Amino acid sequence: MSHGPATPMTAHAAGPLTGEAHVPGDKSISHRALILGAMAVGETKVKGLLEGQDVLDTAAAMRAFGAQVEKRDGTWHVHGVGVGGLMEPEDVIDCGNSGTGVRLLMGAAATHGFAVTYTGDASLRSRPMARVTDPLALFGARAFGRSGGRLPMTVVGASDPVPVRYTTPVASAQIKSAVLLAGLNAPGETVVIEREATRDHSERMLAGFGAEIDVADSPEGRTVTLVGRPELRPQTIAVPRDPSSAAFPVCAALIVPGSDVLVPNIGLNPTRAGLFETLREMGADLTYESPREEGGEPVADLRARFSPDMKGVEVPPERAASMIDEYPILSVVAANASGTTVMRGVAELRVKESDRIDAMATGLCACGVEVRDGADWWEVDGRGIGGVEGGATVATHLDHRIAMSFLICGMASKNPVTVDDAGAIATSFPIFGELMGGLGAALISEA
Ligand SMILES: O=C(O)C1=C[C@@H](OP(=O)(O)O)[C@@H](O)[C@H](O)C1
Ligand SMILES: C=C(OP(=O)(O)O)C(=O)O
Repeated sequence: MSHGPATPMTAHAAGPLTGEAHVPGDKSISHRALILGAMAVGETKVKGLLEGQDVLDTAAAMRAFGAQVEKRDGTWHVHGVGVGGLMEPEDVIDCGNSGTGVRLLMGAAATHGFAVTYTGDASLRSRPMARVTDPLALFGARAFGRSGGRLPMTVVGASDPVPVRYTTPVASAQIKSAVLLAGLNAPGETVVIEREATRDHSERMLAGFGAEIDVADSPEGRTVTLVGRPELRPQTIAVPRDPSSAAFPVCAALIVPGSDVLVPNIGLNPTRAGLFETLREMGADLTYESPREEGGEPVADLRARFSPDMKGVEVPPERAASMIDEYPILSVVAANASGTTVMRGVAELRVKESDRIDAMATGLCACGVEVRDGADWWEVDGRGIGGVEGGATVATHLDHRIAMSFLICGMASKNPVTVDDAGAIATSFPIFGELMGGLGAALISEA
């Protein structure tokens, strides 16, 4: 993805937010549907795929690896090449802004006997890749990148891979998934152990595609065992809507006076639902309507109503993995609650698209909110509903979640909030502006 000129955007307070918010498909599931579809034998159909830039970059990558990927009549069709059948790309694989894209692709290709060079935008080139290339080395792959294990990086895949047993050093579904995808083309059992459970979409989808995969909880943690070299059967996948995107209209409704918003059909996989649990603990008027199961994932319709009496809470560190991408928007809700919200065990926030603790702390301080932080914790002093001053222009550092969080902040603050660049929002939530405008938000783009 090439990033054009910066497009500032400003959010002003307006009337209540009302109506239905149809957020796009889940980003994590969309990446996996394309990658596993490309490694199955035959045609996988995907409905509701997120057409955000991160996922479009993964679609282009799968074509470069030899799969056919195209959209026809509103459905994405992936004609796979089978496990072990990926082909050497003719050019560098550019994953744009996407950590998930590059790390999962590195895994999938690492047990094929050819070299692949990966790159990305300035944000992705600053993110650590050794967390993935270290376990891939155990399969026999070798990585050569910039200092600090950064992109651009070439990974020479193992031509005679061996299966691996690996305990992830940090809670990360990307590391776990990279190892499992590499394990697909290694003979025998690949085992990944995680001390804290992270999102389990790879495990669910691998089982759906017919792989032999077992998940067991033990005192060591969660142990995932995958039998290598399966024949993956093509699937028809309905991607649930993304809870991480739903978080934005939900949180906006909670803090904009008079709001009442329904966000239908949201994936509520427990490994993703930590934000909603936290909001309810804070006293949010947030209900799950018609809970049901779709395509192997639990879903419900979320209803969020203005909640003037929310209180700060201490978010337990063991909940971090289930809401890792939602801390930026939680901090905006915390600023509109009373009392202090404390978030611990969140060092991973410092290695996302930006250092999210630093980006939010700096922007919230500019909006008149007091924030304190350390290496793996931060706390936000609430100013109550309508108590945030705003009136600042904040830097988003190519980070979609920082941009969306500050725009929501501006919908509830005394003065407008401007983000220096809203461009990155298209990586995960391309219809964000349109959708929030449809609910009644006042967003002005300076593009
Ligand atoms: O596996 C995934 O789809 C993701 C895992 C998380 O990253 P980590 O694995 O680095 O925690 C999350 O932040 C990212 O948005 C999506
Ligand atoms: C961290 C995120 O994504 P990724 O790691 O795929 O760039 C995110 O979407 O918040």
